[in-house]
Amino acid sequence: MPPRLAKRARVSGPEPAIVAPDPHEDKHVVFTAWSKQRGVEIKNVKPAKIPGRGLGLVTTAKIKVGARILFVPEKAMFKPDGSVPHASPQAQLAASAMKACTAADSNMGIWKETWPVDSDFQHSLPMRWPHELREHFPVSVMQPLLRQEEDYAKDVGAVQDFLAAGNHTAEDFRYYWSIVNSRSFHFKAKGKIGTMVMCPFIDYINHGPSGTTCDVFQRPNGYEVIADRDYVAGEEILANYGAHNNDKLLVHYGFMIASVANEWSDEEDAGPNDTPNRDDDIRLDHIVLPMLTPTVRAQLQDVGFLRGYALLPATNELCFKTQVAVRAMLLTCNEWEYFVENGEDLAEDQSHAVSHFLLHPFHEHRDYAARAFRTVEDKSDWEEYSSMKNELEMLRMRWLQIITAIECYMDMKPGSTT
Ligand SMILES: C[S@@+](CC[C@H](N)C(=O)[O-])C[C@H]1O[C@@H](n2cnc3c(N)ncnc32)[C@H](O)[C@@H]1O
Repeated sequence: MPPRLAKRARVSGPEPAIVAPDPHEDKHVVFTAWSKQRGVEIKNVKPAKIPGRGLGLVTTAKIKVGARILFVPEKAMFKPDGSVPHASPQAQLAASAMKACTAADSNMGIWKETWPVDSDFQHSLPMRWPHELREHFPVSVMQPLLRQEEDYAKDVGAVQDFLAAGNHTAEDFRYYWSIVNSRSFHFKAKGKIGTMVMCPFIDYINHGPSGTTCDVFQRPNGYEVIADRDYVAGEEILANYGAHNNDKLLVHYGFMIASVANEWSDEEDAGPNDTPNRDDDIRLDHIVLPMLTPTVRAQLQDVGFLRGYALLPATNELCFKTQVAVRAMLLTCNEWEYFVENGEDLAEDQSHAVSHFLLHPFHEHRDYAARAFRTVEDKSDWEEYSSMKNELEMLRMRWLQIITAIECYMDMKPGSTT
């Protein structure tokens, strides 16, 4: 759901009259009616509680592959209102949503009622977790987290005057910023500049790994969700938020999916999301970079292969960049250039030499991860950490995924002594 600069304000089209919700009616039923009134087409799905995922959308009848399940026309979308034109697209949308949700003459509150509350973010998003837990974070989680915090600091700085003028606190803004972070879409109408928007009802859909989800299309006049396969009544429909690894899913969205490697080793530890994340990877920069000489670093920098190294649990292989980087340490220039250009070795296959080069640091990292895993697991039993159960479980799960991926890789390699 990548952001783009919004030109100006408002939900397009006439606003439906403000609905006075019946206090006894379920908020999701009220919101469903409100969405339809704004022009959202909803066919054979309804919101429901999904264990471990908050709310999601489930089918209420059989659905055939290729059938349209949802359509959100442009006029139903919520767009930035132009209040903070110089802020980032995310800050613009967050500030506008905050303004609309707190305005007396708006019916956005009906939508807001269906969103998570601030305390949900407090326990799910690492940026909200107690700082004392950070010493137990894998580097691969810390890095996107620091980047996210930089973005947030810039955004909150950019809306200072707007917050003061509307008597809003930075905490209010942070809530809407988190909502937008996990529930917004990019939309570009024909001939218009693209913008970051919120789409009612589609934002109930949970994420599924590539290959397990409905097809979501941005059309010139709206967003459409199409069934990727036949469904029977009562199944959850999912969408793919992007080919994200579990570090990114955790930092950005506050959840993780089983890693493929975990499935191989211990199904009980697969976690609540049972379809493995084939997009997961285990970041290796902190292992590989220190092994490269300055000359090799410069050489890799020139061809755009410095950084971004990873182990891929889905195939139990090193990514191409890692293979290139390690070969730069092992081969002559000619041999290395041949591999970079052709994706195979000039003469003898060097895969074993590459694995051998990494075995010692992989052992060390596996041991480090095992210690971190045990520390996190121990803390789960301590009284003083009783309010951080979810946080510790997420960390425990990620460390386990890292350990398992490395062990699976090393088990396959000759000369490994695990
Ligand atoms: C677009 S919202 C989806 C609706 C959301 N579940 C709710 O209760 O409102 C995205 C958020 O849903 C949750 N989520 C989405 N996919 C998930 C999954 N596969 N497992 C666990 N949580 C998920 C995360 O909290 C994420 O930030």
